[in-house]
Amino acid sequence: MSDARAAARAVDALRRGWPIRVGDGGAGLTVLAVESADDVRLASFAPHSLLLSGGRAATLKLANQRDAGHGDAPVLIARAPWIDLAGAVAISDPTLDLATPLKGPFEALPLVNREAATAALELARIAGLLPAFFVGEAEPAAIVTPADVSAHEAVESLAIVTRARLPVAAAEISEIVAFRRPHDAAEHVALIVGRPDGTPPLVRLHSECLTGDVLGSLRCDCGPQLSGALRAIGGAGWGILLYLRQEGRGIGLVNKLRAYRLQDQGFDTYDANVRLGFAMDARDFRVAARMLTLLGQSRIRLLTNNPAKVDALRAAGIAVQERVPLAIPANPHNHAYLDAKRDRTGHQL
Ligand SMILES: Nc1nc2c(ncn2[C@@H]2O[C@H](COP(=O)(O)OP(=O)(O)OP(=O)(O)O)[C@@H](O)[C@H]2O)c(=O)[nH]1
Ligand SMILES: [Zn+2]
Repeated sequence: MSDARAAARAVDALRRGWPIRVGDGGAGLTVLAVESADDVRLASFAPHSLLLSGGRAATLKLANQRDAGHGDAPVLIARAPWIDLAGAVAISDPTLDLATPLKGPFEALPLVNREAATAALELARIAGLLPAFFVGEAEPAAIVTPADVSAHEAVESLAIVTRARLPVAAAEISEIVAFRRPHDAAEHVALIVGRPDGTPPLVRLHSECLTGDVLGSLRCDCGPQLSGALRAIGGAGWGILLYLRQEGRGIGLVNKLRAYRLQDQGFDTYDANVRLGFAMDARDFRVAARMLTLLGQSRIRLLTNNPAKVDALRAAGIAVQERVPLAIPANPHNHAYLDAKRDRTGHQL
């Protein structure tokens, strides 16, 4: 039986710098996140190897040491004597590459427990940590299976918790609805604007962006997209804005800021994600589909330029009857970001 709470406990343990065991018996790995380790914990953990993401391994030129045919699979390397905590951090964090350009030599080891390794990297993403681990033998603070990690990400347990009237600047007649999963700290919300009139609602999926939504960052288009979407939905008479707690396209605030540092070194927004060891877009739009279903809306018009959002909602059973573009004028700070969205992931206007 899979247990989402076991995965939640593992996420907490990783954030607190405690070792966890991922997987059963011989197919398991005991890991300590490099980012939350310190010298004392490391000394008692006595790791024999390091687990890295495929994206990071590619940057470290470990590709030639890996099994052929496993493109972005995780990579295990031996812990050579030079790999102390600072050495491991330098191996794990691509934003430090300019400061410590020369690292190695590395020795890639066979990775027999790929499923456990992949689940560990997914837990790091959920925890908002760099996807890099010491691997060793120690009493784990949490034990988790890959199935538990999948259960943590499943959307069936997402439920409406409460709702309230919420007049907003863009629409005085609005209601906010809050959603939770029992095991998950993330609280997603929907703003229902206007009153249902029998037509499919105009819907916007907005992924959290602290820098853009709150601070007015000019690096992205999130702030103007949020206000533009609310205006458009208000103007349409009725619709729904889903505010999804998927900061940084699902990699978390801190990792997004790391991606910004990499973009300042010349990598585009997608390559930055991959170099950190994540997917180009790590969001899960099944959450949005579940929210719409709970709100009784299975037919919608979707405000987006991103064809992947349309595909993901359709795959999750939502009938997207129309894609409505949401164009925001570029500024000198975000034009390269907007170009990357168009050229690399087919964003359309
Ligand atoms: N990892 C990462 N996330 C970013 C970056 N810039 C913005 N984001 C995040 O991207 C998300 C915003 O994406 P959306 O506004 O949904 O945009 P989109 O997927 O491009 O699609 P549409 O706006 O619907 O066309 C937010 O979670 C931001 O925090 C970046 O450079 N790196
Ligand atoms: Zn943003």
